Amino acid sequence: MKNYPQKFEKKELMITINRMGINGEGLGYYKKKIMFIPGALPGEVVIARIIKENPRYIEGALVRIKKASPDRVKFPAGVDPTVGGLELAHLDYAKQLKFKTDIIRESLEKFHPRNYTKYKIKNTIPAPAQWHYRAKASYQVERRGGKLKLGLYRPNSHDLIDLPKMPTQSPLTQTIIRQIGAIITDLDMPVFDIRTHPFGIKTVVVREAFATKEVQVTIITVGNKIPQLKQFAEAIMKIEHVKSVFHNVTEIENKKMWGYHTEKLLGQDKITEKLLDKEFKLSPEAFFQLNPEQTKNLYELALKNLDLTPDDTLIDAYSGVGTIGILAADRVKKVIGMETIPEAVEDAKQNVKLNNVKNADYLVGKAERILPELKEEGLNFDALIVDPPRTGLDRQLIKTILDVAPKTFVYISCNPSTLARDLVTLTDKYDVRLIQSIDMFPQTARVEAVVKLVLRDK
Ligand SMILES: C[S@@+](CC[C@H](N)C(=O)[O-])C[C@H]1O[C@@H](n2cnc3c(N)ncnc32)[C@H](O)[C@@H]1O
Repeated sequence: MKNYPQKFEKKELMITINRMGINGEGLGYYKKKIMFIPGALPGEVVIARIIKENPRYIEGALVRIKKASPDRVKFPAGVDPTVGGLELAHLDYAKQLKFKTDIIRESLEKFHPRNYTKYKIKNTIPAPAQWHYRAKASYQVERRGGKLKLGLYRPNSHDLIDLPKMPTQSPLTQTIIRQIGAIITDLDMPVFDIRTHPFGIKTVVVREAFATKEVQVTIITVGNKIPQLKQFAEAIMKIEHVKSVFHNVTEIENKKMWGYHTEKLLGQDKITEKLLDKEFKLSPEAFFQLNPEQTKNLYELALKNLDLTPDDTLIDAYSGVGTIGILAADRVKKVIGMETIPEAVEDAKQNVKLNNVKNADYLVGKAERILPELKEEGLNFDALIVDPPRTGLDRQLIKTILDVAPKTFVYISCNPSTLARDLVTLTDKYDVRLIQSIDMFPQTARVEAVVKLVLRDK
């Protein structure tokens, strides 16, 4: 296993792996202390080294496998196995799906919301494509000793892994990223380096609309005085399928990927994606699901479980570019969406018009602030869909949901831990009728689930 980093303690330990952790690592014990070993599978006996010993657990690295699991499959060739985003690529796909259902069960066991042992937890729905499904690549850029790298940092490190191949990435985004890399080299564009180059290109984001093959490129730079930016953008625009080039400016201190200001350098304002029978315009910073093929199934599943009726007012909290609300609009009287990113709300409003929807409004702001205000103004809603980030639902939002008590409610979760935590309070008034996980990210440990909640009869 020469690809694993070599800088750890020399001592090699033989560890038996008992189960898998929430991030897809193998879990075993060394001197009665739990040891996390990425890349190892339950039932395996592996040789591992200690990277770091914490008071309650040990972080390990796999050196080699002594006894392999029958569920082990060949890791994609030519890719560093320690890269983020391929945590389960060595595990048979059917077992990946099982892992994702198990993680939901384990989270419920940890938080034990009301009646959790009786929940109907359905098997994970497989993704239509196990590889090349990601429509967006956000790669960091680094130049050391004249060599340019475009890729992802090794988890918990500053070690950038060059990714000429990334088997979950769509071929078009991957090709375009490499072409942009060649242009960076040809034009000798400045690349940010905290020690030697305090301004320059830090990240390249390439987003593809699968249905139209339109591609939007955003160059994120530290500092805004970048020489030859115009020439750079012109060269990128010549790449087939690229429809626009944007420039986002960030600062060294900013820990988030996106900086405070985005401007268009060249091309059209938005690209157009299609889902089911609707079209969606996307601006660079707006969230859109990374796996468009499976997104159709996710939304259909969510809407099926909402049991909407024509007189309903539906709240689409965490609405992004308005996808779910727009898809639901012709089944209800009114849709109100809310979202924190102003550009995404602008997209949502444009998408309402584009799809000839007459009964949907989108508001900028935090759901936990807007929903109580709407309630104060006398709005009652019958149906609710929430699709929060990994942090789950805010306490104030949960309080408002329980006060208004919409009869039907679907929670789309991308984090089983915060889902299980939120269900503890939500089940004060709701019964959990179904938890259906759906695989949005094959080869990763990420779990997505649709939860159907129904107001309990008193
Ligand atoms: C998982 S995405 C879902 C977006 C959309 N439902 C979709 O499927 O495309 C979560 C969205 O919530 C937004 N968001 C984050 N915190 C929020 C908050 N407190 N209130 C409202 N929206 C928020 C994010 O900007 C992001 O667009």
